[in-house]
Amino acid sequence: MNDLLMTSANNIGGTVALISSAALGLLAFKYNDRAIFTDRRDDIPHHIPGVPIFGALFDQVANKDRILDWFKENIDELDTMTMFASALGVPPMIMTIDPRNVNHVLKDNFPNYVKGDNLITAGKELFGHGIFVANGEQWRYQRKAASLIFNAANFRDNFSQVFVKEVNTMSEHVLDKKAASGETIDFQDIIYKFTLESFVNIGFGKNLDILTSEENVPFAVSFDYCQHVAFERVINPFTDVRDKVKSIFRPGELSHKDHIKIIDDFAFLLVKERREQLKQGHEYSDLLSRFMNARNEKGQPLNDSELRDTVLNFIIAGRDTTAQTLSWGLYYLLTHPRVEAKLVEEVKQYITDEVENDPTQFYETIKKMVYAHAVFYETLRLEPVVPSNAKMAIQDDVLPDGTHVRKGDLILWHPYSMGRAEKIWGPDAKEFKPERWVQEGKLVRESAAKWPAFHHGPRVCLGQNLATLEGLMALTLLLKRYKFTLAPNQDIDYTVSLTHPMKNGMQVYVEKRQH
Ligand code: HEM
Repeated sequence: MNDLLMTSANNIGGTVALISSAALGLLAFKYNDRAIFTDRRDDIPHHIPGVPIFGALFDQVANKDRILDWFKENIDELDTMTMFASALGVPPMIMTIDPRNVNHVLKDNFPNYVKGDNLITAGKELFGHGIFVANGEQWRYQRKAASLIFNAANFRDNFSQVFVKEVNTMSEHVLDKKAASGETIDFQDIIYKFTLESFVNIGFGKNLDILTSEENVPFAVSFDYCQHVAFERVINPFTDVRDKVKSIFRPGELSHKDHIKIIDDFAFLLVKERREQLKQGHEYSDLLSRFMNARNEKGQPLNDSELRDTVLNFIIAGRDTTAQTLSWGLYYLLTHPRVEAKLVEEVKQYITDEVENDPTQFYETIKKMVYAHAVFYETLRLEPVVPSNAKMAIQDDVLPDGTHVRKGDLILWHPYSMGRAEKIWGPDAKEFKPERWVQEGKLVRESAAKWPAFHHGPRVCLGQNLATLEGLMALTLLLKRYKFTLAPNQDIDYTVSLTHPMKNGMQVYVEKRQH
């Protein structure tokens, strides 16, 4: 009897296996070069080597640490400006570097393209419902509340003072000491501390006092980690499984959950302290207070969790982007002595001791520094600190280059590849040449469709003037005071994240500049 049962069970098992293999075979035959249940898109150039059922997933995961160059190589090999790719676990992707398409998606047909579920899910613990992942009314109230702090008086009388004060702290407590000892310093690390300290001060009215020490800031370590994970989840659906397995084998290491807790504690503490200060009768008009006075999309005051999301979204905006632009900018200056010398000349001409000691005058002076702006923009052309970005189509559409978009497609545009594309910038596209931003002595800013470093259209970066002021105040003051030199034998490269950090930082020697 038992034998009979075993035999029939074996038969059933065998039949199921046979049917499953046949079904899998049929699916593999049907989806022989693309992700399962994805339609063929023969109307769009399509190259990334796709395997049956998984599409480009394996190639994408294999290249995850160099994903920006991988994308550029695919575009170059096809000699196209728009291409299609499908990967299991990711919505169908139309990737484009065509400025006309960028203009259409970000501006002309803005209502049709939203932040997609894949981004919202990948960054859910980090971003919550903050401005970077919000759509519709949830986005609109945040944009309105934040925009209230970006007025001329604040720039002149508040932001400028904070930036000069924090550069002075960085000089006195860190850079002067390094200049005296002759040791190297990780420029990216110290400049991250500078932008974090400045932004937390401007946005949330708190002094962290992190510039006086070379210690790691636990919040910052966890924050970087979680951003890396959020980005990796977008391109690699196995990220969470891998991290769970890792935590079994390395029980002592902080898990993603631990890192999120560190970040949460930091943000909730800021909110709690502010509520207490308000009870004691203190008055504020900074970013946090604007959000505390705002109403969310349901017409209700923001709760602590929404305020936590605000704090974290704005720290990404205010800390990472500007610090990375300054790090890449200094790297290009140190590897292009001609440009550095020209900028130092401009600094000597404009940043007199009087200007340096008067933030309001400094603020007015920066506006006149054409070459410094050109260096800043050129850095963001080659190293855009949001190097790739995507939105999801909510209805079918046709892009200006004729590409057919279907509802649910991800449209991915790629400022990193755009900045390096000869089709956009001409044969010298890959050269660091700030002069391309200057005509007859005047600064000429390219259209945001061609250079979407600060995004474009209704969701253009709210902090672009703040970032430019902060970046140029810091850069010009540092160049006036110090001569930096790259320490030898370093691999200066990017690491993939939502933004564009250097993988191992950048060690530099610091000397006092002789006038
Ligand atoms: C060099 C520095 C910066 C660059 C290159 C930059 C670039 C960008 C980009 C590309 C976006 C669009 C991101 C997206 O897809 O949602 C963005 C959005 C934004 N940026 Fe910046 N950013 C910089 C600095 C700042 C600073 C200092 C702030 C300060 C508050 C800021 C505030 C914002 C905000 C609030 C948004 C969201 C806008 C919206 O969705 O309506 N950014 N930025």
